[in-house]
Amino acid sequence: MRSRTSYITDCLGIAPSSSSFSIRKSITTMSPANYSVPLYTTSNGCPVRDPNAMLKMGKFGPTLLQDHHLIDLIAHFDRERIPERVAHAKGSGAHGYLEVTDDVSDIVSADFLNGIGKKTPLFLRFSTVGGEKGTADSARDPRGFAIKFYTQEGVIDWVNINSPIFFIRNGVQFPYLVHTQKARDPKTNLKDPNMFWDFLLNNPESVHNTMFVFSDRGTPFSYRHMHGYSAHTYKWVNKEGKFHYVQVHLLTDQGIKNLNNEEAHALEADDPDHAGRDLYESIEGGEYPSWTIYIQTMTAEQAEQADFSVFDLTKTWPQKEYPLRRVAKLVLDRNPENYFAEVEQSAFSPANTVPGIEPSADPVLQARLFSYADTQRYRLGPNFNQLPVNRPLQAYCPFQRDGPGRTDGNYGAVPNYPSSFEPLNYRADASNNEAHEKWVGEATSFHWGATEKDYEQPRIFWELFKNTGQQDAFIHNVTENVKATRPDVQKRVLELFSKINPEISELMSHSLETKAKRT
Ligand code: HEM
Repeated sequence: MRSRTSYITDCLGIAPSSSSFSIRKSITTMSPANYSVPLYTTSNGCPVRDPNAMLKMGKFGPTLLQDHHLIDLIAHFDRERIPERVAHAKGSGAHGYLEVTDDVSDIVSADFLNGIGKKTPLFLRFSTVGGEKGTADSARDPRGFAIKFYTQEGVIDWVNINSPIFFIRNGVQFPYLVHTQKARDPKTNLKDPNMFWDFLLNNPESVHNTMFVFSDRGTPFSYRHMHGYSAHTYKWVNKEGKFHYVQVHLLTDQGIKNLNNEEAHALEADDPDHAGRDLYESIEGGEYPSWTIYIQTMTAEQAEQADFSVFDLTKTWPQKEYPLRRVAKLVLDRNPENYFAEVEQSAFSPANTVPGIEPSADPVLQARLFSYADTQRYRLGPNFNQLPVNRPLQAYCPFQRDGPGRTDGNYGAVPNYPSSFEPLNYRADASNNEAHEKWVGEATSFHWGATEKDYEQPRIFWELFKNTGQQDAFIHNVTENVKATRPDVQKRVLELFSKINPEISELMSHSLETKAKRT
């Protein structure tokens, strides 16, 4: 049997005769107290004498290939980076819980939302959308608000955003949106305000969300001081199998607080990680941020009567007609121990759901159902659901086997197909809900283009800006951005806003002229 000393020598690739004395000495001189400190090893567990040493031919000669510590260390370092998220690359996260405050059993059967006082652990990741992983938290941009609930019935993710609406209502357009709003010009690799506005102008239904992003709500002071919204319509089904269309609102208990355009720009330079720092420090200091969760609901009959489509992501549901109903409280009370393991490896998907909560036919949501796990198989590998942050409290899917990065027992000897041999290896949930799942139609290529109707809610939004004194900030924020575009793009921006209200384009035109004179 090898002695401990010779094993170490083997690992270091050092001939026993040359160095056994000093190795033996370093082991024998370790005081008992030192043994409580972890012994540094290679990744296969072999003790390493000096993490700063390299194995050489003489002190200043070439390095030997048998220096396993060096190769083990550098080869792993070479693979430290994983692809950043294709959108929402910059983010911060925290753990917490959801506590049910109100009875909504008439709307939803999902176990985690039933029973006043019931608590469910969760992980939440906030993000900006357009920036790369190292960009500033205070950019004018939507904010992601993704929540993973670890329920008794599996993991459900609410992959929300800080606006009740979104830019597009045709799922196919998401790559175009991201290419123009986030990505860079294919030749210059520079951000291009012309393509940014060109996309929005070609798809005028985006103007409602554009107005949101160019209000001061487009630059929240911190992640703690903003609301979250499902934006999409979901279907919530109760125990009787009856469903309601539902929109979720998470209203901040800290109050809304925004940055103005100039404050946001200053923070981009002075403290690009401002929102992540604010979240981390408030939780570390025992100041736990919370949100109150509400829903808006609609029956199928009400949806048929509504003068907008519930599947149109560019529209809000008027709260006068569809009032908010309180459901639960969400609290963040624990920072991650390790950013990469918990935040970077977290993988949210609107397709992750539990019985009682279903997607609607919203075409953007339908495209999202495919996209998230698809990108995560690429970003994290096919076994990403076994990573601790993504792992459900319990799951049993022995027909998914093997694959790179398998970290569990791979279901041992359990059959890898639905076997009929005793003992049976699975039982299936027999419940079935066909409510509103019967569709009759013809396969149709359909572009849900903009009409006059798409300017109605933006018109109401403008009146709200005026009534709350936000119109100057809005005009300033838009023209600060638009002034960098080509004259023909500026003209098209003014034409678009004049369709909402001529007063907007007059104010913008004046603001652009004033800014041009100053430069
Ligand atoms: C067809 C439309 C959309 C597609 C194809 C899409 C696709 C994606 C993809 C591929 C990611 C990166 C996921 C990852 O790497 O783990 C992502 C992130 C995200 N998306 Fe979407 N998205 C769409 C629309 C939306 C909408 C409408 C919302 C909000 C209502 C939204 C909210 C988010 C959030 C919050 C994240 C960040 C998740 C995290 O923190 O890891 N997305 N999206």
